[in-house]
Amino acid sequence: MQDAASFIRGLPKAELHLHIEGSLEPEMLFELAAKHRVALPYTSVEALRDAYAFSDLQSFLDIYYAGANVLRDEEDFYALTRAYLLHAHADGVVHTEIFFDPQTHTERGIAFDTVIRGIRRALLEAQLELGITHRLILCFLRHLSAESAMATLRQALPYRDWITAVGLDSSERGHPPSKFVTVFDRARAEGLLTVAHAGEEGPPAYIVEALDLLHVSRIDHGVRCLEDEALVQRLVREQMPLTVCPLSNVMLKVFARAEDHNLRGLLQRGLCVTVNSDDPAYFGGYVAENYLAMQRALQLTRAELIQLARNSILASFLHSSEQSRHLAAIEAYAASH
Ligand SMILES: Nc1ncnc2[nH]cnc12
Ligand SMILES: [Zn+2]
Repeated sequence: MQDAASFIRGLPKAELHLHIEGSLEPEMLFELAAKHRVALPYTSVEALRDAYAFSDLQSFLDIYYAGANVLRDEEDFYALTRAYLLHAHADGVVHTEIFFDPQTHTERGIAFDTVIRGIRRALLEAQLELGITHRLILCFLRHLSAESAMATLRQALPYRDWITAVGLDSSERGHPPSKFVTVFDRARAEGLLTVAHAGEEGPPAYIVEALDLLHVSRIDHGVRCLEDEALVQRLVREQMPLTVCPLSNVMLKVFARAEDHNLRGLLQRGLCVTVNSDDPAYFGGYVAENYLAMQRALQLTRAELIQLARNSILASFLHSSEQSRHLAAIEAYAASH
């Protein structure tokens, strides 16, 4: 195989699990803190990066929400999204489906309109300049109440046409999908698709709830599904996509080392697995680095890398004609490299 890193970067792919707030690099965090005169408990970019040593999901979320506090005006959300899109483009991403967490911002007085306008401006610009297409997914914070999620959905409805799906993220344990049935029902009634983080730290039963109660089109993470054989068979039968985030799983101690990740096991069971970056500024790499980390740790073959890219297109919310075009590009790339 050609050098794995350049093969992976050139492989056309979609990214389906990316929290835009998780792409806030320490350099931009410091810049925005200075712009808005926000005091930081770190003296330098290096000291901040050194704090990115997590013991579990919650220890990460505490730092992630604190970091998002520097995002204040539309220009900040635009700059954040634009920087992510430039990284994604360099990594061979042709289509991206981005999560945003409005409650992280509205809870501290930032208008929903400010957040979504900044993100959308960068997305539209990247479509024109870089040819990257997008979908936007509004995530509810599951540690907050179901009423707060419903209020957020109401705030989003005037922007209905800019949003493709709703999702569920933040602290998983103790906040099962069943807590959000009413708001997800309402979102589906509005024509929105649904996804949910499940089986990252939480048990396989949360994956089952996400399927049965929230009627999701994809499971975000889902790596704990292997603990429930009947669930695996169902996920295979339904070809329910899993948006797996390998570097995130290692950084948050879901797996002790990259070598222990179950990605190959998931693929070998015939699951529709995709590889994504989750929160690249915090976990040490954008999407190509996630592919590369798994290729190195598990000796993924060229055929497996190509399958992951194909899955990313098939699992996307793109129309089938656009999927076919990208799948053909992947086959052409595979044939010529
Ligand atoms: N990996 C993750 N799990 C749950 N919520 C998140 N929010 C940002 N990243 C997350
Ligand atoms: Zn996530």
